[in-house]
Amino acid sequence: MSWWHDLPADEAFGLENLPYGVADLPGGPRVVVRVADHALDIAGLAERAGMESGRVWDSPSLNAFLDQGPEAWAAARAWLQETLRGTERDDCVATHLHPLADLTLRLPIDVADYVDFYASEHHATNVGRIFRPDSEPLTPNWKHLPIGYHGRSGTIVVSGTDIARPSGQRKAPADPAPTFGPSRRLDIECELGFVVGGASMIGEPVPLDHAWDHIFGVVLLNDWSARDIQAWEYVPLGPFLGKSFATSISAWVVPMAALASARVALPGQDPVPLPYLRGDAAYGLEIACEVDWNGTVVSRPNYRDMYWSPAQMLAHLSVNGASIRSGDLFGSGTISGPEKESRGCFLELTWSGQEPVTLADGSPRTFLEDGDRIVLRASATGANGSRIALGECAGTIRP
Ligand SMILES: O=C(O)/C=C/C(=O)CC(=O)CC(=O)O
Ligand SMILES: [Ca+2]
Ligand SMILES: [Mg+2]
Repeated sequence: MSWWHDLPADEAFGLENLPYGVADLPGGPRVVVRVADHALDIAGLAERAGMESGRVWDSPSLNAFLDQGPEAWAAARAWLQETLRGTERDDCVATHLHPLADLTLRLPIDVADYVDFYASEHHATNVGRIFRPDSEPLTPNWKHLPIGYHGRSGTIVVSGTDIARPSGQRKAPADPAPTFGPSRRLDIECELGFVVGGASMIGEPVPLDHAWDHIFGVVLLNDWSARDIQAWEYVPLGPFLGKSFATSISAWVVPMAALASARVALPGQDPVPLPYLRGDAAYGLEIACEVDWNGTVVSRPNYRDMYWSPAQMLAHLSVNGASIRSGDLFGSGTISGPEKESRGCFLELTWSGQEPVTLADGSPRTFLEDGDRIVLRASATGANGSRIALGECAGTIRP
């Protein structure tokens, strides 16, 4: 029997997961599907199976596949699971499987528009206390709408890409004037990123109950943030150069279909939001995340603690008639839970640098130092009790 029929029960990239990515294969970059520690060249397999629609995978990004919409995504997943579970095509499958160790993975999507939300009440409360100690931590709008800002899609990079420490204007409240130089308060934000497929017409909002038809899958996302640059520049228009220098995402996009068993009710919304943000589609996801700093896990946030649902974020982002298109990416906002050990950024975890964390080698940390490596990981429970991992999201800081 071929090895993929007999994967260990705890294999987190087994046949219930099947995330999509893009790899450099002989003949050029193409869409692949991860099966344990291998990548399946699905364009090659589809061609051999005589599948006309499989041509979308002979492409250096997932965008053409994303364009096809939810019925095609479901059909592709069913075909892949059937092909991998059956035995009649094993020889053919085997010739299209490549060990991941031999491959370079690319950014899986050609990122169209990028939006980042602020959907964790715990994170927003903590950051409000730190950045705005003289005001209410949550702004008056916070529980009425998922707050977001438009980010820079051109600087989204694939996991494994080094991150150059950004320079910019820095000014602490006590400084008489800003100075220019490398950020001294470089931080991370552990988030999920949702990959959008299909398009809407400008002027036509995506209603909440159709939002999931446009959310193809999920990646881990690290919204690297230079807190000193951010704190000085962000009033009144929001984050700009403190965040636009780089955002990392996983090389693998886990389809929402793999996470059907991870759906949970939101923690609760009070006040009840306006009607366009209300409905059964407003659910959350139980996804356990971890933040690894040079080999030490310093935080374990869980996505189930988020206040706003991904469907509400998509409905809100288009309610003014702004159109969406395949390849759009929206970040959830930093995932933080109620406990200190579940804070998703170092600004909160070290309380603005006042409470250092100690890594396994004994070294204290507040913000990132050159050479530091961050790896975000996450997993959930999938169908039949399987484990579903998201692709890791790693990055190392260079000067
Ligand atoms: O409250 C602020 O002024 C700033 C907030 C952030 O930096 C967070 C942001 O990027 C959104 C998020 O990740 O939750
Ligand atoms: Ca963010
Ligand atoms: Mg960023």
